[in-house]
Amino acid sequence: MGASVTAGLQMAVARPCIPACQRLLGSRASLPSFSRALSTQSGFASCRNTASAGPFLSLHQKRFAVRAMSQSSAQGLPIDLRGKRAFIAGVADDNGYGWAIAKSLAAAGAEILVGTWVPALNIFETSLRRGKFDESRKLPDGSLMEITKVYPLDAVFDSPEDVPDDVKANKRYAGSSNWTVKEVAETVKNDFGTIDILVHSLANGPEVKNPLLETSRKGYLAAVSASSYSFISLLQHFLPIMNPGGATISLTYIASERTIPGYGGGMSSAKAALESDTRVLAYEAGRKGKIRVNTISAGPLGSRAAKAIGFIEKMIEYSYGNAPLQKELLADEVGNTAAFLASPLASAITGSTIYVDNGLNTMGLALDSPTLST
Ligand SMILES: NC(=O)c1ccc[n+]([C@@H]2O[C@H](COP(=O)([O-])OP(=O)(O)OC[C@H]3O[C@@H](n4cnc5c(N)ncnc54)[C@H](O)[C@@H]3O)[C@@H](O)[C@H]2O)c1
Repeated sequence: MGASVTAGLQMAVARPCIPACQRLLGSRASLPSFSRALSTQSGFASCRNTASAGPFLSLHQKRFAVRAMSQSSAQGLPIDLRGKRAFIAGVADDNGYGWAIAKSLAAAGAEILVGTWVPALNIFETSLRRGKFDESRKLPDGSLMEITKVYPLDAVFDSPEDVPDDVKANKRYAGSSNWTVKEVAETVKNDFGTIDILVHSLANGPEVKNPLLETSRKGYLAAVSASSYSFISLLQHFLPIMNPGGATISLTYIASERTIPGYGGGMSSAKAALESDTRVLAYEAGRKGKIRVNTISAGPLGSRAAKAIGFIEKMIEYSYGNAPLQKELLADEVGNTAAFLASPLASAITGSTIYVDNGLNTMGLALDSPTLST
């Protein structure tokens, strides 16, 4: 683990000095040499200044050294994504899972690129520029998440030839260019060369409020196109620029395998396809590019997309009442799982559906059912 232990999701107050402390402690260094090591670390002025006074540690340095030692032993396994670059498709505000995943990946040291749905791009970029998200950009170490670049994206179109005239003429698309999946992958390649992490955090089902029995062919296919095929397309186009050892993560929902009345319009089918594709793509991308493919089955969150479905508050309440862990599900818990899955710590996990839902998926009985109280 060595010097890399300072990275990532761990909050290290004395971050710059810890690797040297560890090296020295590992080699049973003398206090004077320990003091010297503290003094030579850049970015920690008080180490430098006080160390020059002599071979003994000042009280401040002793305190600092003890803190560094206890932190290094308390840190355990780090999620270290320094030097990795992530592209997260499906971030248009600071409420959803995509944003939380971006934050966790950033906290672990990854560089963040996002793909934002074209009609939502303007308001997202304006809000970002005006500091509307500054509070929620805060990372555990107090710094703000940096988004290196925001790319316009519409994941239901693979290449410019697929875009119908009415979309081309739509004024919400007029100011943007190169937003089909193929073009976005090409632009990312031109800008940065490669990526290491690909996140798919998007879904859309125009008839989501319709029961499956009342869903049109068009609505069903639109749900699958936006919510499942979009992942295949993203992986297809990004795989050639993904570094071996990279990881992809998508977001799914339990409605794929259990009946959730109200999650209609083919969205349950789209999530079932996404989970099945996760297994097949794990095989194909694993063999072809040493890329891992996993999906997180997340519990209910009051995101913008979920609010559009109409009953998300009830689902959150239901989860609280019936899940094994009776607590609010935080978007950060999904974000942190994504950071783990993207990291080398998960190097043997691929093709999996990972539940991050306070355990709700395991229950076979609704504890708050009126039937049980009679
Ligand atoms: N919120 C929940 O309760 C919940 C539970 C389980 C899984 N999920 C999944 O999490 C993922 C993220 O959703 P969220 O709930 O965080 O909401 P969200 O609103 O933050 O994210 C959905 C994103 O999809 C984008 N999008 C829609 N159509 C697009 C397209 N054609 N091209 C590009 N982007 C497009 C939207 O602009 C939005 O940014 C989705 O896959 C969703 O199904 C959500």
